[in-house]
Amino acid sequence: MCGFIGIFGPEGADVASEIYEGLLAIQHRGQDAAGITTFTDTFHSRKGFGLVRDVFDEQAMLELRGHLGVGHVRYPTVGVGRAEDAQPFHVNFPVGVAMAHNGNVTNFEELKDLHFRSSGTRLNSSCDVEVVLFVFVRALSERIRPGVKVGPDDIFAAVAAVYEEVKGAYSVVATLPDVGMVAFRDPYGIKPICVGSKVDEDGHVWHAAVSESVVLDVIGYERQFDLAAGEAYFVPASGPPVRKQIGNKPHRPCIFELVYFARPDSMLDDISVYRTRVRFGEAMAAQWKAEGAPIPDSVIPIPDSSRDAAMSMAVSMGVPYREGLVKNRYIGRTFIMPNQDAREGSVRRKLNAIPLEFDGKEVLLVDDSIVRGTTSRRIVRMVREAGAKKVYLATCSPPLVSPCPYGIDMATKTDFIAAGRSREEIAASIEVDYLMYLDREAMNQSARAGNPSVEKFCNACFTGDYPTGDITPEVLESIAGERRDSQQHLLPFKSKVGAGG
Ligand SMILES: O=P(O)(O)OC[C@H]1O[C@H](OP(=O)(O)OP(=O)(O)O)[C@H](O)[C@@H]1O
Ligand SMILES: NC(=O)CC[C@H](N)C(=O)O
Ligand SMILES: [Mg+2]
Repeated sequence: MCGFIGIFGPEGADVASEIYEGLLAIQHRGQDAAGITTFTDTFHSRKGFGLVRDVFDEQAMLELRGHLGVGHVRYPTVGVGRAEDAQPFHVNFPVGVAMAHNGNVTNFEELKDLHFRSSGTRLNSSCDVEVVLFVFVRALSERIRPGVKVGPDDIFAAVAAVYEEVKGAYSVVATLPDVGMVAFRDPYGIKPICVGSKVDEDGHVWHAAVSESVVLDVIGYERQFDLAAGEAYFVPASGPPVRKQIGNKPHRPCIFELVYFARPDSMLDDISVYRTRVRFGEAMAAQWKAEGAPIPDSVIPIPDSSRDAAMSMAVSMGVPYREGLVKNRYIGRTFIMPNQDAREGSVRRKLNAIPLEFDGKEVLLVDDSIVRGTTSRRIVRMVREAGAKKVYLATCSPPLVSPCPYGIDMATKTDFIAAGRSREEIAASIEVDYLMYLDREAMNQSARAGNPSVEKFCNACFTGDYPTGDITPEVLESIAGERRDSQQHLLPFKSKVGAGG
């Protein structure tokens, strides 16, 4: 679940500072690496390992000149979190293209064989966006005619070639000097992408394509719309933007964006993330009552992502809401860290209990999800040590049991605490006195209430039902094998990432 930003501004403008501000707003989507690529008469690129604030210094920002650019924050789902795998990537032939994406190419190995290993063409990294870029550029090069400007039809043909060849989930933005900017969403619309624009005091229009609408708020653009599944959007160097529906698959946006990934102040497919989480809380309260679960003294969120749901669950139950766990604001998200050692260390440093809120009390902790159980196990122990008499736990999502091949780094079944365990066994494993998972239909209803035109969400991590229809056990095994190899590769970096945000 990386995050990206593409901006196409008027000639003479510089877009890098807006991209930088925007990347800070979506740092929660990727903490491993960051990059910005702009263009004047040549490409200018800065990419590195770490947080946005670590990768770009004043000098780098001065060098990132140009009125079109792409930025990215990375949470690796393929390869490793090293600088050379960081996005964006750019090429200079047949026209310059700088590209970044969010997602995961599920036939990456096959495309590597087809386009690289067998032909002698070389990849620069182990990042899957390179094959998307290759397929796009190869299709574009077939349409280039001397003296004829590249236009929307050429761009849309190149996007169609990507849809034809590249499988998986991917939202993409690319800037092409002298040509424009293109953004496109994967055939099933699993990954989010929205576009916006602003008019400056000189009347010039600036265009942006971003992973989450919060970026548009932060950099002062108006949110226009989310791309549909299989839709491409082209901003030409001059003239109005053009939209084109290319794919015809059903729209299946990722529900885990609403549960965990996105910021609450974002809108995804016209659905407010915040309101959805509030509805999760209401549904959880209703289910808690229906199950006849014990009435706690207080409801306490496990910060950060569960706060909105915990608050509305407490209100709906008529039970006091309390903040009993304090988050160290300098430690980033735990789940998107690249290995288990880093995650364990981070939970320890990240959250601390206020004994006053636990001593002698029956508390209901709320989290958005339990994936590996790293967080809940640790927190439950902590609140017991702080004196809690009984500890209950409710989550905004059902048990996660199936690998996600689409861009969340949970590639093997063994990643999940819930795989092959009953609810009672999971409760015993994380040592809670009562455990409730929000019912899957209630979770989907809470999300759909924000936009009934979204018929269905991708629920693959809860069901193993993969909307793209091509995720065989062999595909899953190939992705899992790649992740195992990459984790081995990461070992020398362990202490560094463990200490990081
Ligand atoms: O069961 P686990 O494998 O621990 O994963 C689930 C936990 O990880 C996430 O928190 P994270 O710390 O990443 O981010 P947050 O601060 O936004 O809640 C999520 O919100 C859960 O708390
Ligand atoms: N989480 C993501 O969207 C990852 C994007 C891409 N697969 C990478 O590893 O860089
Ligand atoms: Mg959390």
